[in-house]
Amino acid sequence: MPKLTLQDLQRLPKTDLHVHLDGSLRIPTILELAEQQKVKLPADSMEGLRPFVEVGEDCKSLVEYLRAFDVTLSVMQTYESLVRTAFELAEDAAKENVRYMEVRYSPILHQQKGLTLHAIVQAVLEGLAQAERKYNIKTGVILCGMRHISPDISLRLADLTVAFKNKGVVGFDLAGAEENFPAKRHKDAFGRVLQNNINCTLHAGEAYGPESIHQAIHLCGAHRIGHGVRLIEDGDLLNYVNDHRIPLECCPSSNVQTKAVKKMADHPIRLFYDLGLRVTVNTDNRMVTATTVSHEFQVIHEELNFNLEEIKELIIMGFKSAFLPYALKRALLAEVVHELKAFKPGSLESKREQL
Ligand SMILES: O=c1[nH]cnc2c1ncn2[C@H]1C[C@H](O)[C@@H](CO)O1
Ligand SMILES: [Zn+2]
Repeated sequence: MPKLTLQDLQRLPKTDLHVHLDGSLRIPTILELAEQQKVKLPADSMEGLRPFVEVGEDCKSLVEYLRAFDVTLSVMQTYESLVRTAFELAEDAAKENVRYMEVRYSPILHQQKGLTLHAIVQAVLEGLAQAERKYNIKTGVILCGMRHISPDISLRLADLTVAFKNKGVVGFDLAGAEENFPAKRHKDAFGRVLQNNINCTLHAGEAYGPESIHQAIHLCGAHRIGHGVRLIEDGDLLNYVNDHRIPLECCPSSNVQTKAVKKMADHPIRLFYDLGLRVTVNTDNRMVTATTVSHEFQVIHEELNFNLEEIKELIIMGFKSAFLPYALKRALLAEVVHELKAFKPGSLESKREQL
């Protein structure tokens, strides 16, 4: 089986179902926004700022990983900055042929300069809509409650999700430090979202054990699980997740950085896939993790031996797991399956030479 190149993986149509807006900026944009807004950054050059916003392999935990967001959030407090960063994220994704992306963030973290929660959602939807008009990409938004912030705030964010249902917001999530901040505290917010027939996903089993995944599914009604790495520790729950086709949003490189796994070779995505679970491949944070969807596929191709046929299947599972209405999902899936069938590896240059 010949090795797939990064260009091959970039050409494949893909999804990104787990990507944080506030972890996926371009470094030059942070510098420009800081200058415009007179915000003080820890450094004022690309190379100076990089270690503060890209965590690298030396990162020791999720809590350390999350420090990068103090920097990004400092320049994401205006309407214009949210439009711009949302547009640029979708542009970057479209350029590697991501055809469907669900962008997540927590509006409560963008109120330092007094923006209303509605304006914060509107701004991101505006940026994404601009990109949809320019590129071949569809997007949706997932709003995040934060584990360490009060359940009352999660409830307000759940109400915000309901207010924007069918207007671009497609789901609700719970993010942030996992250890010591159980999901069950936020179950009323998930109840609110579920009662309104809205999809939800929770970060779980990333920095805490399978009990956290159990709570996410059975107390909060998760339709998908963010990461879910530690599902490997509970075979019974794993069977349940498999039987109910609950998708896992795997983010391999991020998991190595937060030490959810020790090294890539240990990542359970290979085992999950072999056992038939519905697994999807995602970036988590394009800037903080310094990755792209194509790069994540390259890593699992090279280090976990996923071949082209398996990668195609992972891609299809990504589209199947989208929080899209069924009719739209079927149409998108049909288009993608057709492209995947016709796909042949090999660079465009070598193809042109053959002609
Ligand atoms: O991988 C993650 N796990 C838990 N929380 C995360 C992760 N990546 C980003 N976040 C947090 C930091 C952001 O400020 C917040 C909303 O996007 O979500
Ligand atoms: Zn995440």
